[in-house]
Amino acid sequence: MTEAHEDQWTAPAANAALDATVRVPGSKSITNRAYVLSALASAPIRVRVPLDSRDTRLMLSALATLGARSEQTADGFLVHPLDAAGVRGDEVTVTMGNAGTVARFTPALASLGNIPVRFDGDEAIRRRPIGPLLTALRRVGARIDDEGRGAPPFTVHGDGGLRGGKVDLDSSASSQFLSALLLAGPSFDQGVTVRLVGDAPPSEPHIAMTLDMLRRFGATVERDGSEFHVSPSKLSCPEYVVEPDLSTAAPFAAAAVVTGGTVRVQGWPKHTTQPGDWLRSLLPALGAKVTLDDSGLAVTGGPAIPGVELDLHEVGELTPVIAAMLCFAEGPSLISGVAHLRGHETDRLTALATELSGLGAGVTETADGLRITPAPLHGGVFHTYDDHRLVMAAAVLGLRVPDVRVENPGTVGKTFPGFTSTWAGLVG
Ligand SMILES: O=C(O)C1=C[C@@H](OP(=O)(O)O)[C@@H](O)[C@H](O)C1
Ligand SMILES: C=C(OP(=O)(O)O)C(=O)O
Repeated sequence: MTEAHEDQWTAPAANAALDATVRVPGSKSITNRAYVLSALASAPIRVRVPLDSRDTRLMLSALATLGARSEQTADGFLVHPLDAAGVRGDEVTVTMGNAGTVARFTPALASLGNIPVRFDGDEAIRRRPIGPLLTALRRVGARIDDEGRGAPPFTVHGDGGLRGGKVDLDSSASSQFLSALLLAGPSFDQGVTVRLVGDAPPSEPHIAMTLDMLRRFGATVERDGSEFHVSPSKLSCPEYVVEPDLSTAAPFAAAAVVTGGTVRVQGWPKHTTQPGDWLRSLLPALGAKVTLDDSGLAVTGGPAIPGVELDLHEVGELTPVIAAMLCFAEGPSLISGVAHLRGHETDRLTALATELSGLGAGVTETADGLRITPAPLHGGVFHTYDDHRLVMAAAVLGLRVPDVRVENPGTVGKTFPGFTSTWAGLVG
């Protein structure tokens, strides 16, 4: 798992249509949910072929801080149930890095313990939205001290359990607020009933993933439109096998599209809740042919990429790679529905408009997306703002644009340590 350790990585150019097969690491979203649900189970649970990356290590270490230790196994981790008695000291600290899943999913678990837990992380996580989740957690009984910031750093004062019950939640800034309440719901005395208020949350597939995984861990979950109920229960699951990360697969599929070649992604599940599965319908709109069979997903790029209008509200994390592909389209494109990307690892709309324009494309921000007018591209430095998906987007551009120099490529380790060497292997 080597990574480009230099400050800059020149993304390799493809001299011909690609013909390659890749295997991508496990899903970040599934891995971190599996770890959280295992910590709430009544017996240790084996999580197999999980992602091993910055975000998943942060999750395991957050759970260990809260009293759920884990042991490495041949193909993953054995996660032990939370044991608050094992946590000692006047106060402990959970380091969230810039992992949305750690920041949103673990504070509720801290309420189940008995000592104050301070949450903090990278500078960027202090800017990402979390206020509505902290408010909802307080309404179901949590004691959280954020000195009025509605943002990290904050301290959760555990009382050995959480009442739970009914709560209204505005999850329009991030679906992870809703997922957080639902994932922890089985451990609340009364379970949890969440009624969504305000605009609809983004990332519906991630909400479906939360419901699906809760059920696989034996929880009773009901949904009636925008109202969700999770009953109190101890969780169990014989073992959990993590799917490959289909959002990480996006740049590899995009490589087929922009070079007019073929890329096969091994292990693509036939049925999944992952947002990356939307690529099976999105890529044909970009002129590609897509086939799914027992060996995985094969993507073959067409002779040209048409300009398109895409609402990516439900699959926002695909935006950077899709925006990169659209810089090679025959005509202008409009991406909409992704205002919430301004609260991701960085303001992704500003970052993409700045960096894609910096290489010559005509890219402007709208209130909720990007307008992309293709133009001849040239090499230059592509800044990545500590955002793994910007490294992936830059790699796609570099296939057809010589001398794209990607700044801080190691930041891709948030979800795919080793990305640059796998990518170099793909291009050959
Ligand atoms: O629950 C999850 O695992 C995620 C939900 C989404 O967050 P938002 O709803 O904040 O976009 C997604 O973008 C993120 O990468 C992972
Ligand atoms: C938004 C993302 O990450 P996080 O889990 O930190 O929210 C992402 O991976 O695109």
